[in-house]
Amino acid sequence: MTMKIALYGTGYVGLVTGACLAEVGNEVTCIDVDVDRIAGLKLGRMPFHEPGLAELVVRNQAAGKLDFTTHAASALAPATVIFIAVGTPPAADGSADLSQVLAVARSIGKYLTHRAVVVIKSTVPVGTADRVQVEIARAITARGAMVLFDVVANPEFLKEGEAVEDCLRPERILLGSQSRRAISVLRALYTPFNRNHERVLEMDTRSAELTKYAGNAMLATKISLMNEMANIAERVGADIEQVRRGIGADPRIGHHFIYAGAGYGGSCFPKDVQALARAALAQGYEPRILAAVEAVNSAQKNKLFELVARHFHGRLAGRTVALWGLSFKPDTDDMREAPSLALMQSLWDEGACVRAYDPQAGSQARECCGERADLVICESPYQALDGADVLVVVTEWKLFRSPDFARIRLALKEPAIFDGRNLYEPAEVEAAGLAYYGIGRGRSLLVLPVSTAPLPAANVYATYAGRPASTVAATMV
Ligand SMILES: NC(=O)c1ccc[n+]([C@@H]2O[C@H](COP(=O)([O-])OP(=O)(O)OC[C@H]3O[C@@H](n4cnc5c(N)ncnc54)[C@H](O)[C@@H]3O)[C@@H](O)[C@H]2O)c1
Ligand SMILES: O=c1ccn([C@@H]2O[C@H](COP(=O)(O)OP(=O)(O)O[C@H]3O[C@H](CO)[C@@H](O)[C@H](O)[C@H]3O)[C@@H](O)[C@H]2O)c(=O)[nH]1
Repeated sequence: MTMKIALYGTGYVGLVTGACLAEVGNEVTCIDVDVDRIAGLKLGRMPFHEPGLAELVVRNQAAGKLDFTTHAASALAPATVIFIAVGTPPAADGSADLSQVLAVARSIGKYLTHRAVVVIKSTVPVGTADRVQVEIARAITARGAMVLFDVVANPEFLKEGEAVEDCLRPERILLGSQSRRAISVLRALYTPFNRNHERVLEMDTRSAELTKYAGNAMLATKISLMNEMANIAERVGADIEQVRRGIGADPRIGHHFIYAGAGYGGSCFPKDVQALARAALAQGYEPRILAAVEAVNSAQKNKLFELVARHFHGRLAGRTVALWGLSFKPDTDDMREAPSLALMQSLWDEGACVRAYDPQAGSQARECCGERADLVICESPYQALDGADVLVVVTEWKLFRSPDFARIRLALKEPAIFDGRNLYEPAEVEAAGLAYYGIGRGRSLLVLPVSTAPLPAANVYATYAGRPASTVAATMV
């Protein structure tokens, strides 16, 4: 069944959702307050890099099923379903800033003339659907009108870089509402995405809102736990990559989201873990696991810098570091909370220069960091090595997976690779004449601290391969 849809926000979630809803036959008008973005979209210009999105947008625009506007009133006039997909960035105290969502609620209340279902796709704290309901009703009343509407919490789970695929073939579709009518409208809308097996999960509004945060908190916890294991691994002489394969084989754990690395970034995990923690604190509950997940991640974002600084005995002034990968993950140009930003800032603070290459995020990185003499954005991975002392791989773009190690060795002044995503086999890198540093790969920590304090009885840390701890340090150096 074709529906007329208005959708607020043309970011990663809004634009992808709008294009996918148009692709399955609906008539969608996307609204944004960003005049340049809307003008660009009307000309088929994408505001960010997302594989497969441009084709979808251009095709559906040409077919008259997808349109873009800055005028909410005209977009709302025919719409029976209205999506809210605007940003919920972190406020200064870490809680979710709901100003964009509430501004949209007021806009809906101002212009809605007929019954509609309002769908919240943005990630919002528990209780926001109720606030949106009140805000819309207040704005309708303020103009002396009476219009019926329902609000549904329908959180989004797409991943950047795979957003189109995730949206067209979702693993689950969460519908949180007390309104049977609204649920049946959305079930009809989502029918084309609900093939093969039932993907719709109905629940109460608050549970739907919390499910989104709980999912991201669980995934962030897996990553921080693995980063913690990596930090232990390098101290006890174990390889986190072997440990990862070992624990992933347990189906109760699984192979997904257990890659140690340079810390998680992006526009979701960092802000959502913090916002959930703030929401818990506001209710008088101290979220101890969330605090630890966050603390481990902050420290992990400093990990690559620590390895580079140790390699140069803390003397980084005048050094040039080549960086491969700037975006927070591959297949996106999104720089929000990217681990590369923390690394570059620490290098600059110590007087080092950066030559960086990223397949997509070069101009975004320039926008984030501004014009500065100690940042050169290069046109190719090997150009970034020109005049560099060492190479740091921060983001695991496919392009970086099997490089020409001999060429890297010849190009670098002090041949060493810092592999922030454990892409390479240490032995292969070393065989090519380069020093190798990974994350949690047993040998990265050059000095193994040996405690002289008495160990508790039956302490498992006391031995390494059956030998007393005091002999281990010498073996590991
Ligand atoms: N990015 C992701 O991978 C992802 C995935 C799932 C959920 N989410 C959540 O979805 C929401 C949107 O995220 P995003 O990454 O798409 O955001 P974004 O920052 O990329 O885009 C937000 C868009 O909303 C527009 N906007 C702001 N105020 C507006 C208003 N009053 N009216 C119309 N448009 C307005 C902005 O101009 C911008 O284009 C957030 O709550 C986020 O947490 C994001
Ligand atoms: O094993 C892993 C997996 C991921 N990461 C890092 O975690 C971050 C987030 O990665 P990913 O989850 O793939 O990207 P996002 O696009 O931020 O997607 C997350 O955040 C979205 C917004 O809420 C949700 O919709 C998605 O389901 C959720 O995966 C990145 O920095 C990754 O490098 C790791 O370090 N190790």
